[in-house]
Amino acid sequence: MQFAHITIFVKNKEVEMINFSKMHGAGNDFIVVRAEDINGIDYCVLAKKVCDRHFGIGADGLMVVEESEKYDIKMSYYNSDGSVGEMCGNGIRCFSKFVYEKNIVKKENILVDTLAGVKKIELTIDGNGKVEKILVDMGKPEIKAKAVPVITDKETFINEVIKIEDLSVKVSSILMGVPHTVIFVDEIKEKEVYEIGAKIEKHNIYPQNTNVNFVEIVNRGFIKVDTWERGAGKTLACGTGVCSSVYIAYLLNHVDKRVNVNVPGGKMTIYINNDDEVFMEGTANFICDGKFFCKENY
Ligand SMILES: N[C@H](CCC[C@H](N)C(=O)O)C(=O)O
Repeated sequence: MQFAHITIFVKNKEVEMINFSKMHGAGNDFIVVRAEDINGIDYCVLAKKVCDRHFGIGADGLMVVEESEKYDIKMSYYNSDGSVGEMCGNGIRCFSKFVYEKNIVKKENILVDTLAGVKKIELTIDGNGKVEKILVDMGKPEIKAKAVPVITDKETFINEVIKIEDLSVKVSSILMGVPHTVIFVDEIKEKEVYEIGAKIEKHNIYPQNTNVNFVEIVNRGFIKVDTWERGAGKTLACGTGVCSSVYIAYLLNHVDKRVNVNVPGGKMTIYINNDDEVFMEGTANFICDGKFFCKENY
């Protein structure tokens, strides 16, 4: 696959290269750039190019740091296939660490605007002034089928059976900023995450597609999750997916209100408060800073 030149102009000056940071949250990896460095370019096109793991930098998604009139800052998120993700749980932890440590928003409590609404972030800073962990108020998920959205005549889509070729799969779908479908299994099998995940992602009952989470309940305070992501495929973690998995497991009385979650790339802790709001606590890591050469021909 050959990519043509990517030409970027900022204030009529052609951009030779873009500064970026590579980060990850539980192994879900991202490229972070600042809008002021790339104003005017089609972010979906840029995401596809820079996220490519052979012809680009390589990542599950691209995050763009943008000004916000109403809140501290705005996060725009794009999956590696170039599609827009209204929210990204692992991404917003990395984003918050980025804006704090790069002195863009030097506050321990940050309001981040996203296409899925504003998110409240609480940073824990270590003795070296670095962000040690991040608590995200993910808000209250929407369980009405029409909000996810799911094409069905049912009010909600919890514990419903769908057909995948000759397979019948019991699923539950909610909106956690982005559409999520959860499948409870006795044991997570990576082959099923790839094969069944890919088919459910684009199942015709999901007009905006869906992320697909495979969940193993270990006990009422500990689960394992493996996710096939909408617009990115199999990832090592999915923050909104982990929150969706815990919330549905709680709805079905499989877990309590505080759950530790292991994912292939790391771990998170999820809390549900008395108002059904979901909180996600986890870490975020810088991998490297770099310069993306725009004019190189891939
Ligand atoms: N693929 C998702 C967005 C990224 C979600 C995931 N990376 C997370 O940590 O929540 C979607 O388009 O619905």
